Amino acid sequence: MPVFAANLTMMFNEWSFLDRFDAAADAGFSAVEYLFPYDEKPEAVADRLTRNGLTQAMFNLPPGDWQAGERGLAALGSRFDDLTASIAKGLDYAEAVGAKRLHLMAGLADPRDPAAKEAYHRSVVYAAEKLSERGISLLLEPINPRNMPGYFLNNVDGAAEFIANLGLSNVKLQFDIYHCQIIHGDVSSRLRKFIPMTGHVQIASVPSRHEPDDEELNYPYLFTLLDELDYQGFVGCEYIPRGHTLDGLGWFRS
Ligand SMILES: O=C(O)[C@@H](O)C(=O)CO
Ligand SMILES: [Mg+2]
Repeated sequence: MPVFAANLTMMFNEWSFLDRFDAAADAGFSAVEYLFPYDEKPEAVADRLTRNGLTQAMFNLPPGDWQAGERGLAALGSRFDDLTASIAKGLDYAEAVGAKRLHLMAGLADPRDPAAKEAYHRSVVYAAEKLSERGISLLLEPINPRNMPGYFLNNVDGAAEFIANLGLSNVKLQFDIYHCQIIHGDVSSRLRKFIPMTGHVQIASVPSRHEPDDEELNYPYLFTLLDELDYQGFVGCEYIPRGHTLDGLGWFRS
């Protein structure tokens, strides 16, 4: 069975952010992930991880001004200086919490625009080098256009091709099964094809993005497939509980 990481941005919202670490550990998780830790001090996050014996599976590098609608800076050529600063900040947190994977969000830009493509390439190469100096993998995640309209990296096959062409050993695919099902379908054949370049997997039911125990996808089958494919990374539980987080953990316990 894969190692599951509770997503503390979506799950355990009944608790304050720092208390979610305790709640996840009490519920049986050995690892956690979240979008952004930047409202807390790195030492405070590290303390919760240590106290609870939790591993930090991954988190996202700062995405620009999220409240103002930004969804990453990598494809925005005019924001390269902000991007370099955001990588430095993310690396400070990664060092404090011992994270070995960081997700770089692409931003809102037309994927056919040559200037956006060039900016994205430059940003990814820059980030990959900075992260490799610390032994950290850089994750790139295709996101479906229904949840994030206008997002640059909106196609799993295209992202995989980009990573393969780049040929940098620490650049990996963040394979969010929820997004893949909405964008393309045919999830299991894509897992078979792309697992060697996958650094992180995420799950949720489709289409509701609730617990991975119902609706379009057969998760028990996909978990067995991940084992068959010898996937060694974490599986992030990036779903919005239907009710109380603890009441929705039947799939996890079984
Ligand atoms: O799937 C998602 O939405 C996340 O993994 C993310 O990083 C951006 O929201
Ligand atoms: Mg995701």
